[in-house]
Amino acid sequence: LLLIQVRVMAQDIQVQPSPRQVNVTGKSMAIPVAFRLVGEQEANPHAITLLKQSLGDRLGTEGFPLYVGEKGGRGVRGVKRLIPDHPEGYYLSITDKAIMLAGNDERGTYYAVRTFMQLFHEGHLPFVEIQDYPDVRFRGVVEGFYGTPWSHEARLRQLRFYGENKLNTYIYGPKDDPYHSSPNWRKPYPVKEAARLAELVKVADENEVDFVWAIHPGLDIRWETSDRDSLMAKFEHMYDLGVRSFAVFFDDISGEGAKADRQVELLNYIDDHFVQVKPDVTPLIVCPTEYNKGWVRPESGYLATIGEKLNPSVEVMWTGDRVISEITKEGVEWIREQIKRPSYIWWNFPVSDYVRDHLLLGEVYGNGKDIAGSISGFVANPMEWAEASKLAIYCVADYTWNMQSYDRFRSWHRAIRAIMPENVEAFTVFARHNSDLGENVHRFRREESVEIQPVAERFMKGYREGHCDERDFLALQDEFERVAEAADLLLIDRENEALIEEITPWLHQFKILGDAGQEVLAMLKAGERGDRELFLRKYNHVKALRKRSYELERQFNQNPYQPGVKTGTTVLQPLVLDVFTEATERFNRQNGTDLPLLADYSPCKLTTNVPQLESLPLQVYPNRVHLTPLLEVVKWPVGGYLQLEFDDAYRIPGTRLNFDVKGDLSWGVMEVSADGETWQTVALTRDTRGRLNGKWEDAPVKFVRFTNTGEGEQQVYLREFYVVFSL
Ligand SMILES: CNC(=O)C[C@@H]1[C@H](O)[C@H](O)[C@@H](CO)N1CCCc1ccc(F)cc1
Repeated sequence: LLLIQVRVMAQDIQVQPSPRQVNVTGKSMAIPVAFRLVGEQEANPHAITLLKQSLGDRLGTEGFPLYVGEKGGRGVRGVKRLIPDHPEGYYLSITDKAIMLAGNDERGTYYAVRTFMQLFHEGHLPFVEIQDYPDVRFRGVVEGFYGTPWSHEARLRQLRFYGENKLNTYIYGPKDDPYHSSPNWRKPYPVKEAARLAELVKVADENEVDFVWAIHPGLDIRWETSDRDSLMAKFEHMYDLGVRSFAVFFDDISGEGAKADRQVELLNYIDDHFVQVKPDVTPLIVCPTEYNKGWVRPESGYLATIGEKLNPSVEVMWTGDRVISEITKEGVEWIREQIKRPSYIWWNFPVSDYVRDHLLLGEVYGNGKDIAGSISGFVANPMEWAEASKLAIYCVADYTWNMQSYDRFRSWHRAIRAIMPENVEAFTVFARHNSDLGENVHRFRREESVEIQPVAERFMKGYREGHCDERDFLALQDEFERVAEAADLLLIDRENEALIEEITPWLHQFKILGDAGQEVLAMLKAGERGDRELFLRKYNHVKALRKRSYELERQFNQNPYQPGVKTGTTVLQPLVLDVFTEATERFNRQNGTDLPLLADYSPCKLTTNVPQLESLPLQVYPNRVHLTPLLEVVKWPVGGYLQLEFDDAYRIPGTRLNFDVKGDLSWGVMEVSADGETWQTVALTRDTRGRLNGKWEDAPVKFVRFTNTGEGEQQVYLREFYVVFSL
């Protein structure tokens, strides 16, 4: 056995997540050509399988001794007191005499093997002793978002990713799965879906991940034994599919289903008659209706009821001080008091179902490093883009395993290397500028474009004051070049096709941004040099890029909430617009021209002969245009019309108006036209709230108008008027 004395330092030990205690002797050895495996019969079979996969035919009955097993097993008898006495803890040692992979429990052995697999470096094994265990008991992901649930293939890839990164929990709870929530939570899964779930459970087991199946009955549950029996029957059905971990979600509901004492009665029943009687079911998890501090109504006594009456063995989830929030020590200690147990954190990041046009690829930061003592679990609610969510999930794995050593940048950078090993630089540039959410209902924001932001700010300030700092100019130009390069490199990347498929719309948008940034800087330079011809060329190119960006927004990622494709919204996009506006205004002043600014571009224009509507601003989204509501009464004369003219011909899948008038609107008519000459009437139907809805799905049109064709002037309130348009 050739002992190569290659010096190995502690930091060379690249193990993910970072282990708690690592001792290196500085020496190493060549990887033995053969290993003699001791303990195969008793050790966790999933750990053995993994070992065989990684050592392949080196594993046999002859060769370098490799002991593997749980505390108490024959193979690891000698190191019993070295194994950390914590769930999932393990002891690993590599010496010139033997290799020891000893778990405090079955999962610990599995994790010892996972760590061992990461120690193979360029053909040699470091002599090392590791004692390791996780800070947080339950670590992983809750697929709990609104929107398109992950695909079966995406879930399989996720489970393997969790196995690699020592995450042990996947909670299945997609809000839009009708068998998880209403109306079919009472029904068993159809055969095909059931078979898929059974496969997920199997792959989860192989990766030492608890597959938790969650039910969301609160929207229509009746507090009678029939519904209780339905729920128990559904859990039995899932148990038969192999599920051994269960959750009940009571979030985002109101009315009957939200009553704490009823919920507690049901949960205790499930705990007493299902979880505690079956030999191999993990603790029940509940997501409470009051699941964040912002929604707690002390007078309701909801949390007090949970704290006092819910069986102590039931885990209670919590999203923090608000729906979307950073998890602080103060916050988890507060909730621990209320529910009389550690909380099981449901972290609403990188979920983006309230900012669906954004990707959240930034660092995981803001959560306390001192919260482990007050929580029992920490699961992240991800984006509907499974592969793209892996960036944040990888960092959560790091953070929850070993909080004290967690480093937000190092972890994020290693996540990128793990997910896109052949395009680390390009994906770093892309992720750097796709991390903030923009304005949103939860007012939750993330850092974005951190490195270039001060350069952009300083440059723009200087430019406005009349000087253009050359160094900053070049730095900005370089960044926009990197943006364009990154987009093209990633668009042709084949190492993770599922990821590229998810982010392709954003990559196209990113390319346009990179080009527009370079061109708008060139335009600025042309303006400074008084080169009119070049200025106009660049001006037209930027306008064209802007239009392409709009068209991209209308073509991809269409959804009823935040359709479209946003990228670089916090620093780079505003910079392009600011430079364009300033340079164009300067050009217009110097040349007496009136070149329109970018902001003027809009796919929709309003014309009207109703005086009060003349200057009404339009809220234009990628595929929806809203009239700004008016609070005062609008006097709508006979023949008065309001017309929207689009820049292209579109179908109108939906239009809605609400004038808040009691009677019917027989005096008004809605019409569409392709050419502004011939018009067709759109039938409007009144809904339960008195709103008039219509749609036009025949030949695409460019005009939509509403006219008072009645006998007299009408008085209305313009509560709501919008038109959804799509190519
Ligand atoms: C722990 N459970 C949740 O977090 C429930 C939901 C979903 O999981 C969703 O993914 C997440 C973030 O958008 N939560 C938002 C809640 C929205 C909401 C906002 C205002 C409301 F009035 C109602 C619901």
